[in-house]
Amino acid sequence: MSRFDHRKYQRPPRVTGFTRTWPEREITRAPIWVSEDLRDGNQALLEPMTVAQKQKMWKLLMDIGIKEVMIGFPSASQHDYDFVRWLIEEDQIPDDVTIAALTQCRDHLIDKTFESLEGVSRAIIHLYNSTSTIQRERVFEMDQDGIIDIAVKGTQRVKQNAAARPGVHWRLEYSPESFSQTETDFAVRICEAVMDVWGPTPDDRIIFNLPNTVEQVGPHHHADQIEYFCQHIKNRDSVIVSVHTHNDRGGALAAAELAMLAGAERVEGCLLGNGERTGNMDIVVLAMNLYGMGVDPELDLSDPDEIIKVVHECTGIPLHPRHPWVGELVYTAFSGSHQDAIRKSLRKQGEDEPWQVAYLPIDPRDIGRDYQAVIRVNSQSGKGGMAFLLERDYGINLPRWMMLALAPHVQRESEKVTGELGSAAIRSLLFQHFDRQAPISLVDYSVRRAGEGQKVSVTLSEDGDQFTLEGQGNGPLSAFVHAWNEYTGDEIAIADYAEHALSTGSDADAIAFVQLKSDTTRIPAVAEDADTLSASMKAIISAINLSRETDETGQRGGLTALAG
Ligand SMILES: CC(=O)SCCNC(=O)CCNC(=O)[C@H](O)C(C)(C)COP(=O)(O)OP(=O)(O)OC[C@H]1O[C@@H](n2cnc3c(N)ncnc32)[C@H](O)[C@@H]1OP(=O)(O)O
Ligand SMILES: CC(C)C(=O)C(=O)O
Repeated sequence: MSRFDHRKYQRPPRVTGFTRTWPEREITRAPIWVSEDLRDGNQALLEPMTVAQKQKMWKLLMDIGIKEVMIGFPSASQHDYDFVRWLIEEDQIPDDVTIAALTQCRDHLIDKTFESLEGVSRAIIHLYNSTSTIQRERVFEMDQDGIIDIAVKGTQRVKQNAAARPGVHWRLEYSPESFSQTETDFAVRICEAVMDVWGPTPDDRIIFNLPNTVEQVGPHHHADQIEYFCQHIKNRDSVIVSVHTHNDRGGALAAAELAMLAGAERVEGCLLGNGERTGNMDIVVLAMNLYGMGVDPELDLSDPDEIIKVVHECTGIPLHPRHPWVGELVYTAFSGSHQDAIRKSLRKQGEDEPWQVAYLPIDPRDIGRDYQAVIRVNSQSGKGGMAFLLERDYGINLPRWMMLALAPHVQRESEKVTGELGSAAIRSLLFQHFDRQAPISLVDYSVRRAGEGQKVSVTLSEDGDQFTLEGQGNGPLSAFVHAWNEYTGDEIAIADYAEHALSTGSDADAIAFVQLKSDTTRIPAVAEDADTLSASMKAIISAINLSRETDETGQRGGLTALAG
């Protein structure tokens, strides 16, 4: 075989002998969440957490509302042992929270696990042994009965230890480790053997945790395994089916979600997906997946930034900026069509109606993010993004023709700076290219009624000379344009026009946009001033000045110089 040869690997067989119902189901409620941060997450770290870090992680888990926490492997690690002692001796476990401790099926480890839990009022002993064919044949060198014997003896030892400590609510979790590489009927058989020893009841159920220890099958295949198990395990009402998915194929979340459809009631995972190799299933993402479908996740994820911070402090692992739901960039749209669609749908989104915003699966404000980060402008952006930023940061509503005129300047600038353009830079481009108060400038004007219309008297200055123009029209702007045409002999007209008051980010109180028409040329222009009429007069002057400039497209409007 060559070095990279797929024939080295085999497709695992599908599970048969059951009725597949999971594809027709929906998730309607949150699972029992189990944090593995202090165990599977911790065992995967280059530098396992110190007791202080574990305490910090514990506080976070309590704050977000996790009710079952795997606190570690106290028979294997002094840190874990000390941590569980701290939890118990310092009375840190709330009444509605249960801690769990992992142990192999070996007497001395089980005994030490119980010793570490002395004084607890309730706890889960999590017992595991490997059951897959590879583990049986190559690691343990045992047949199925030998593997069952390990589990049964381990359960007996747990039962003895529990019996010796009455007054504590001891629960058993058993994991046929490497379940997804185990023949499913054998997984059922070994769990039933454990069940026979432990004797669960519907009021005090045993937890069968079915780990996807190494994810080597697709999520649909895993869901079949879970549904087969749920349909075949005896005394199903005395069993809580739990899943523990890893992310080797990148499918830990999908596997956990489909497993819930297939009957799993309990889900183990880590915050932000830490854990062995590619990580455990990410509790934050699964909970947000439920939230985004309108299902109460029963966790408080309203402050993901705190989760990100604490997880980083405890694991040393930073978050990818595109991490689902909570990464720094996930509510940011760079590309133009996305920005345009977000802007339009946000405008139409009512406060009390279901969320319907294109490209934003949830309202970022729900998790303490805001629209600041939604839209950025770079060379991949279109007019929608820059218009959004001007509106959001300066209250400037660009008319569509001004968006079209400004967009190429923004595009060119963003290519020049090879990065992101902020709203301040976009605003400067708007005024740099479309506002000209020289060489002609407004000195003064007055407006008075004249019958149905208005008369204006406008004093302009050019190169130190002042000129007063008088004219009449339907309104002051058309009167100004008539005055100009009469004075200069030009034939300009206002093709389009918009003005509005400004509330933020500017010294001026009003902004006006004018699209002046001269022959076949249209000249877009802008100006600001203390009121909308002054801003509009100045916008016309901007257009006149701009018409006499040459840009890369040639002469703009070719209007007459006042003095000429
Ligand atoms: C998929 C998972 O994440 S499982 C959890 C894995 N996590 C950890 O292992 C972290 C903590 N573990 C440890 O520190 C150590 O493994 C200890 C302290 C628990 C045990 O250490 P050691 O006694 O040196 O044994 P080691 O872990 O190497 O296990 C190998 C032996 O245990 C046996 N064994 C392994 N797992 C189990 C099990 N679940 N139940 C019973 N026996 C087991 C093996 O057959 C082997 O036996 P052998 O020595 O007779 O061949
Ligand atoms: C101990 C078990 C649950 C485990 O960590 C795994 O199989 O991944």
